[in-house]
Amino acid sequence: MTTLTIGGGQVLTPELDVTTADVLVDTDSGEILAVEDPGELGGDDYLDASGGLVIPGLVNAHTHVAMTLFRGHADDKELDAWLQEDIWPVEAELTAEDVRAGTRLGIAEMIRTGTTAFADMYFFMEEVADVVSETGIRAMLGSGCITVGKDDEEAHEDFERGLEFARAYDGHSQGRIQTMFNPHSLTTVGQSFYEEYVPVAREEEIPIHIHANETENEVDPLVEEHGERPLEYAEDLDVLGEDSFIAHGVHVDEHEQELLADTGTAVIHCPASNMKLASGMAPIQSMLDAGVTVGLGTDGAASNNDLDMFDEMRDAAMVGKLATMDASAVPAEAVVEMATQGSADALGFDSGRVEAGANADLAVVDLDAEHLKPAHDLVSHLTYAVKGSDVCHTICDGEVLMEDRELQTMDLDAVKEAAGDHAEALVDRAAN
Ligand SMILES: CSC[C@H]1O[C@@H](n2cnc3c(O)ncnc32)[C@H](O)[C@@H]1O
Ligand SMILES: [Zn+2]
Repeated sequence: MTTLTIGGGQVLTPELDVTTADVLVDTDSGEILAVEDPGELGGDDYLDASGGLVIPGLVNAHTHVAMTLFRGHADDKELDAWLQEDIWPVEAELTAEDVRAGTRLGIAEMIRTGTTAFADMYFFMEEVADVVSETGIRAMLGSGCITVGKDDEEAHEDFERGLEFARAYDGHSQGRIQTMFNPHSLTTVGQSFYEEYVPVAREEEIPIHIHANETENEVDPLVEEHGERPLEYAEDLDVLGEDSFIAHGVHVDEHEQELLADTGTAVIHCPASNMKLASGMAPIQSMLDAGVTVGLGTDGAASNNDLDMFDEMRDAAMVGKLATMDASAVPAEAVVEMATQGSADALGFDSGRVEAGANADLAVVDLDAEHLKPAHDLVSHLTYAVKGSDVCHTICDGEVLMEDRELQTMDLDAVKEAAGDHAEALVDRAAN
């Protein structure tokens, strides 16, 4: 067994207390072995966390990571126009190499801002899995399935591809990759496809993740067509359950919130995307009160426009108050919980807490910057004041992925250059 001590710093406990302690990690199994008083732990290697706060690595529970290629390509439009006029036309030109380049860029950004795990729904997922494998991050991956605009044969191929990917890659990269089944949404996938494929996913115990209740434009026609609320329809299709999580959940009524809580379905809150696309303000405090598991996600970089979970945490707290006109709603503690344990629970990862037995997925926040002084309350700082650039070390599965702000598994300059080249060529192809 090889061990690493992350020492000399303060540690955020699962109860959200801050204590002075060292963290011992088994770099072979990727587990946290102990959290003890300073100087008590041995360890083959040492990572200096002095002046820093060791926190659970953040879990970005909903994104489309290769959409970094479209950052700034299409802004200031609502969801339907944005997807149909700008995003889907360029996505139609995507190649496997584009997705590889965009994924590398997104993962570099995530590691540099303290994210150690993410859930990704996209195209060319074998490429995404390869990049996850080479960079050392943890991920829940699924190949997105859409039927709208496709003939029956193409739509079936999409679903078969989605299930094949989930079967082939689950447990890949020493267990860092887990897989899911990703019908895109309740309106972009026909009912017969849910009826045909959800039982297969359930039978094979493949988790289900979809976009749901994101905009009124999506909810209203669905209610008209099916005579019930979207999540009632989802419940009829067996889409809800312990092994399911939905992205957005902006327009959910009281009964739908009860359904989420009763079925154990998690919601992934994406506040920046919801604000930018003017989708609405999710009733997060109400869902927390109802007992719903809530995680946090950035959505893709084209609707955000970054993958920095600290930014997302601040947005979650701010919009939570605005939505309720109650400054005590969605407090700092709830937000830290959302970005760590909440997201990890939604994805089924044993991460999100600095505790013996959990995955050694950690980030160290350097507390030296002027915007972090004074330090009355570090949980408040994590939500309201820390920036992604304050992260100095990132560790996933016991492996140091960033040390002293230097990526250890990626050549950042090469990644940025390749992504720029791919993005430019892709947008040109789509325009011609
Ligand atoms: C089938 S792969 C995923 C698909 O989802 C698109 N997408 C990106 N952001 C959103 C969003 O906020 N709501 C719905 N769909 C979104 C992405 O561009 C891919 O086409
Ligand atoms: Zn999304």
